[in-house]
Amino acid sequence: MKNLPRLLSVRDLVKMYNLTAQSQLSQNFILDKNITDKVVKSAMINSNNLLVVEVGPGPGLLTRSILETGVPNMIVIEKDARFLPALTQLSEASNNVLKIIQDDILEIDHEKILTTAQINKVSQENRLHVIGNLPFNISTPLLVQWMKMLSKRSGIFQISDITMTLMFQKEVGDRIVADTFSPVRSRLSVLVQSLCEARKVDAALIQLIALKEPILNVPIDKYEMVVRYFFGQRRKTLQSLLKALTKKLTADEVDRLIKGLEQLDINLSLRPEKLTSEQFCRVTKVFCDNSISIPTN
Ligand SMILES: C[S@@+](CC[C@H](N)C(=O)[O-])C[C@H]1O[C@@H](n2cnc3c(N)ncnc32)[C@H](O)[C@@H]1O
Repeated sequence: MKNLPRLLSVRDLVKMYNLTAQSQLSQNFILDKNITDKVVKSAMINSNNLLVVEVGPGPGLLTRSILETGVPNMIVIEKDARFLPALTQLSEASNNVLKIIQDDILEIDHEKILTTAQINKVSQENRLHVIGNLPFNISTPLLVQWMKMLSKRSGIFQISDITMTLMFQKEVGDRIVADTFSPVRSRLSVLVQSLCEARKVDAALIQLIALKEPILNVPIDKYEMVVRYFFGQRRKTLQSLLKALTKKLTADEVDRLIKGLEQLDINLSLRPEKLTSEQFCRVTKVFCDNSISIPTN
């Protein structure tokens, strides 16, 4: 554990800079160091060759707990400029281990993250830990965006060894880890579990470890299209959803689709939530192999 030079407490910084939480940025601060230390401990961050990227550091208490583990290279990405003075103090105290980017995590050019982290060329030794108490209004689109980037190994996700420790609202966390026995299995469960091992650390804290050999073996955009369609009416069986879909396709497409799906050995009387990510990949492959798209309306 590395002690940072004496700094004002985050509670004092919040008071001093009048950092009231703003609901439009889903701000909700953790002001208890025992909690942030516990999050970091369960994240099992250790320092070798590691780049840590924290999303939405706010006043920076989680950031402090991470820096105290002695990580060699850390970037925070924060949209709200009000936090910059507090974060700058932390950066100075960390001897510049901590670099700050003021930007929107949904819009940011990931090259900027790598450049700021002074990683010019990603090597096998690089490891990445993405962490954050995520703003709940963007947590789902952000996770979907990251999964797309991970499947294409683009941006910071080109680093091969990736762990993510993320705080979500409890219901979102439940959906991410839901397996085929869970009533809350969703598009997000299927998508995430095709690329990551997902585990619940506690009610709101989820850890994702990028699979070295992902289950996803079809283009992610097609996969998402198929999964989105089948979860659009999750109470229906695959069979009835397919029947509804065939009305939107040409007779030839229907014929090829049915033939392809018959080869799969998947029980079509099941509801979508009962299918594994691997089975959804096989379904998607039939759509891909036959160049069939799902019309959006
Ligand atoms: C739930 S708060 C967490 C704050 C701090 N990490 C904590 O745990 O106390 C979410 C943080 O994300 C920031 N934020 C919201 N939308 C963002 C975006 N699009 N890009 C980057 N940061 C964002 C907010 O300003 C806020 O600091």
